[in-house]
Amino acid sequence: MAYIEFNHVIKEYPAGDSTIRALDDADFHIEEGRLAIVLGQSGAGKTTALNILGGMDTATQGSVLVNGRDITRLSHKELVMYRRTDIGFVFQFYNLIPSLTALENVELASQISDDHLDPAQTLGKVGLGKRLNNFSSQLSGGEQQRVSIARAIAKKPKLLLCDEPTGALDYATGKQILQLLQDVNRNEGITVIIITHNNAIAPMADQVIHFRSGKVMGSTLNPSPTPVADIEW
Ligand SMILES: Nc1ncnc2c1ncn2[C@@H]1O[C@H](COP(=O)(O)OP(=O)(O)OP(=O)(O)O)[C@@H](O)[C@H]1O
Repeated sequence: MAYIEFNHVIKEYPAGDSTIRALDDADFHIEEGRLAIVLGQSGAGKTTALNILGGMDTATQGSVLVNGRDITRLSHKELVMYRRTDIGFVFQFYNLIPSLTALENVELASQISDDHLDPAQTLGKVGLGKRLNNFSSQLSGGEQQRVSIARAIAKKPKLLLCDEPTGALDYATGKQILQLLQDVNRNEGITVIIITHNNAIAPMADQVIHFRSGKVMGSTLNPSPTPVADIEW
């Protein structure tokens, strides 16, 4: 059994008298410890799939197993614990609390999980050891994204879900963030899933999953991923 089993998932949203089918029998599996990239055009269902995997949305039909547990069958309380302890999220816009320092932003998220890393050390890991006391307005976009990655990994998640993590960053900064995510995957052993529109970064992944019109059109394994530093686009 794979670590993640996204089995024939259908997701429909009500839209007036009809429904929008965001996922249409979407099916993919990911082994533990992999870095997977999810590609697909706008509206293909990528974010919907990630939100269901992260326990932020629910499937209309199908099952979603994470480490053998069907998260579509969890109670509300179990889902809250799943989001708190098992999942780290990184979004395109960093969603830091502006009135808190970098350290306080990471501390706040760490506190909701009993078993967490030291917030200051985690900020050191992402290269911000000297910026602990800066507010987000005093940090560049890339630095703010590093804080959001530190916030996500300080909870010691088993799975890190990243939705367009470089969408708001320039080329060089985006590349550094992707390198950091590849390092987190390799060094911490966290399974990482990255949604992107940028097909060129596919070689950095162990697995590439293609979405189209709510379906998974293909899932390919890459036995020798390329370090991000060696990829140009
Ligand atoms: N909460 C919602 N209510 C209604 N429709 C929704 C909702 N969330 C998503 N959809 C619809 O489901 C479809 C898939 O959306 P989704 O955001 O998953 O696509 P995506 O591949 O992530 O696109 P993008 O790359 O633009 O973010 C779209 O048609 C979208 O409008």
